[in-house]
Amino acid sequence: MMQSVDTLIYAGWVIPVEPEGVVYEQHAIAIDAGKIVAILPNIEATSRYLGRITHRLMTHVVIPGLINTHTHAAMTLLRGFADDLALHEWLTTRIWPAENAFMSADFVADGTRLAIAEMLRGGVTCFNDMYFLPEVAGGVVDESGMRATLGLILLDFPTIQAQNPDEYLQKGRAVYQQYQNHPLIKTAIAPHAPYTVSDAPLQAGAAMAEELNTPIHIHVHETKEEVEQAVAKDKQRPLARLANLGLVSSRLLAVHATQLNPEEIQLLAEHRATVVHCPESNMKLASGFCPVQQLLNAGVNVALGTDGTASNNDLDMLGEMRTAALLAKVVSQDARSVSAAQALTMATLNGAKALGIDAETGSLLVGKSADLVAIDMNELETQPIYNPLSHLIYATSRDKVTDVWVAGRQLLKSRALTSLNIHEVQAKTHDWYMKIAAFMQQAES
Ligand SMILES: CSC[C@H]1O[C@@H](n2cnc3c(O)ncnc32)[C@H](O)[C@@H]1O
Ligand SMILES: [Zn+2]
Repeated sequence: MMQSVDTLIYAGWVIPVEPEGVVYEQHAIAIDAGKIVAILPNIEATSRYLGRITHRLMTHVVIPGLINTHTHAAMTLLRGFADDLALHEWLTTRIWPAENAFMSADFVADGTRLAIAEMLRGGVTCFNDMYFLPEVAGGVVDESGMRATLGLILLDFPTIQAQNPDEYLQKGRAVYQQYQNHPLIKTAIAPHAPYTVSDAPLQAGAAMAEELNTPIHIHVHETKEEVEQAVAKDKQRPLARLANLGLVSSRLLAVHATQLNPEEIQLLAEHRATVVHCPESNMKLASGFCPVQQLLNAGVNVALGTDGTASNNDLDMLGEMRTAALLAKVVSQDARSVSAAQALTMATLNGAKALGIDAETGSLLVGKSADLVAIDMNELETQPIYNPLSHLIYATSRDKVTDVWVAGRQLLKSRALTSLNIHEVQAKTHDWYMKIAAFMQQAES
């Protein structure tokens, strides 16, 4: 008997990510009420399912939605604002002064909308954000239909968000409560870094993460200087300090981690923590290299992030996977390091595990949410096709992403966004460019 479903997608290839490395040729995905109800050969799907909407993507590969596990979405308005500087100088002389000058609800809303438009067009269905005014970002995420985890930021010093650590946590709790029952939006406790948050608020943040059952999202061991300065000040490395304060656990998303000794890799593995690898940001700020293959060998969950566009300068997770795979081979001097399949797992399932949403997304399994991306392989640049997984990481690019679904809702249709008005996004971005460029000129004169 034919079963009627909301959507039936016939594809050239389906890469489910679980099991890792598997490619199903000529398969279909049946979707109902936002969930995957079947993945089966195309020929069987025609006799078993009737889609209210049917897509025939016979030259496409369909993969799980990509998860950008570390970004600062609204910073997209600062893309190309401060290039070719190392982290400390970049942050203290350029980025923080600009943020001080321009931070507002409109900046966060307009910047986050631009980021979401870019991410959806690049096959990203979920992002883990760390930025000011998460309640504003949450409104834009909701309007877009995308999936996200909002960072409830924590700092020692006053910003637009709060005057002191207690107020950051109090405001964070209110945002947690606001999104507690949202199907696609989650929250995480997000202390900025060990060098901007002191012991007591770090401990209070860890306690709040435990109470609310959220991840802890923090930049850590981003540069050699960060570690050296911490040792001079605290007589211990930042990761050891975080461990002593109760932050190293399965909740931890340690972003960057370019400076890790063997004991620290063991510590992260034993506590089932996640490292979020941001290779392009680390390269551009000359921060260092995360020892990804060593972490994977030790059993650490390694996810992938772009970081913000002020240090990357894009939100391209297909590009980030390619960089991660290539860089790992150079760093370990072993061509087997970070295979195409491992890079894809890092950009999907490992991100979902880190954010505690792997029961819903991160791979294509019956019962999971239909967060899907279709990429056209019918171009000259991806011919011939011996292995579509190889092309996905090493040959294609994000402009070949044609269609994207989140929880069964189509948010990108033949490269057109369905929930955001791209012309409005462009116009608002141009207004910000005029204001910020004037500020740049003033600073330079
Ligand atoms: C508290 S909101 C986030 C804060 O982080 C800044 N930021 C962006 N990229 C990085 C990075 O690579 N390391 C450290 N801090 C970063 C951003 O500008 C915001 O101020
Ligand atoms: Zn960052």
